[in-house]
Amino acid sequence: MLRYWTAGESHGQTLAALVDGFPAGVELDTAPIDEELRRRQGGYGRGGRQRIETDKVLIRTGIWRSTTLGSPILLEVPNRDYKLERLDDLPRPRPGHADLTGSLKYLGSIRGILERSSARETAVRVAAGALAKQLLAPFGITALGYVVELGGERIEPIEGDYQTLRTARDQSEIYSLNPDRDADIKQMIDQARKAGDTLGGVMEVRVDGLPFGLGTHAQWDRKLDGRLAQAVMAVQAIKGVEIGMGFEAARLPGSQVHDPIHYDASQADKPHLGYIRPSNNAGGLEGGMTNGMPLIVRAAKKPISTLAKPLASVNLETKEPDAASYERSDVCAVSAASVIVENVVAFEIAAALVDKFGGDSLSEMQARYELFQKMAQER
Ligand SMILES: Cc1cc2nc3c(=O)[nH]c(=O)nc-3n(C[C@H](O)[C@H](O)[C@H](O)COP(=O)(O)O)c2cc1C
Ligand SMILES: C=C(O[C@@H]1CC(C(=O)O)=C[C@@H](OP(=O)(O)O)[C@H]1O)C(=O)O
Repeated sequence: MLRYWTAGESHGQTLAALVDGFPAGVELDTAPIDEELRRRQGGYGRGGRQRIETDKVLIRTGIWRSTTLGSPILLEVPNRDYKLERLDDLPRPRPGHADLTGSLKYLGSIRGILERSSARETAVRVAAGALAKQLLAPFGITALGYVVELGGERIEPIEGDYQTLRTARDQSEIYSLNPDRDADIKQMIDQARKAGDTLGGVMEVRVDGLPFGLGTHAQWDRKLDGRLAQAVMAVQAIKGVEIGMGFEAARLPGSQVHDPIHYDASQADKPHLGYIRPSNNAGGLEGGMTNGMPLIVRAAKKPISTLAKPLASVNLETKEPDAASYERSDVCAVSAASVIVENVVAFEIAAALVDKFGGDSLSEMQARYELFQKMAQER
């Protein structure tokens, strides 16, 4: 079983992810992990903190000569803005944050809550996902996250193969598939900043190269759609998750929703074994299992909670009304969230791959993958 936990406070010494169950024999490269960390720090609309941090991963355990051993891997991303011991408490809880409920639930400070609930923690979730991508690569599986809506404005994705889409995404400062829309979206973010307000949006992740049968129909907690929904929903500020057509499927008749099945023998050697769908409204999942089509997951992110023009709150000492506390904040982090969602999805796919093909070593997984493709072709 491939899984991970994280530790660390936003302004503490370090962030860490402990990845357990990662197969042996994967040659690791830290450069692509650092590249994901760099992307997560970027996107238009982020605040002052990102000018302080330059996130780099340290792989502390679980490797020998850059190759994984099958033992637990500890990933670390140290905080440059380490100042936790010097920081004071916040007097007034910020609406939209864990501040009020957390300080009541744990009978303690707001500081003690916000330090852990902060999205700073996603740096190591991204590191774990980027590590998982190095397990997906030998199987030809790629994950691409991009922004499809920001501040209520739809950004129509272009069509194309993985490389075309990735090039477009990497050219966009918004991380959308349509760099031509950057200018007007950036203007919206500037306006929100000027007004002391914040913006949210929608991102989509597409996973290509998936074989049949990751996940299972057989037990609720191993259904891949459920696992993906949990991983994505657990990202700070994500308030909705859709697979494929998502909520729209509820509004249409079945004839316009379900993807017909065709067979093309000349493509039987592909991961989809020649079973072609003219549409992909299911988003690559049926019955909690991958069905050979690209996986499509969408996530909705609410606007940043901390407003430069603060909302009404209460002083927890006096119980008197007062504006919510404000230190500094992002105005829009939808682009960054697209990187996070891409990487948490990649991790869940890698976990499902390990479940299906065994998690001891990469070479055994590859042999079992080939065997399964052959057996399923002959089914
Ligand atoms: C990449 C990213 C950056 C964020 N930056 C901020 C920020 O600068 N200020 C803020 O108030 N909230 C920020 N958030 C959102 C809060 O962390 C989040 O809304 C809060 O912890 C409450 O959790 P919930 O929205 O999941 O309920 C960010 C979220 C993400 C994903
Ligand atoms: C540090 C990151 O995001 C932070 C997420 C965050 C929050 O409340 O979630 C609040 C801000 O932190 P600070 O209060 O230090 O400015 C963001 O910068 C990061 O993504 O690396």
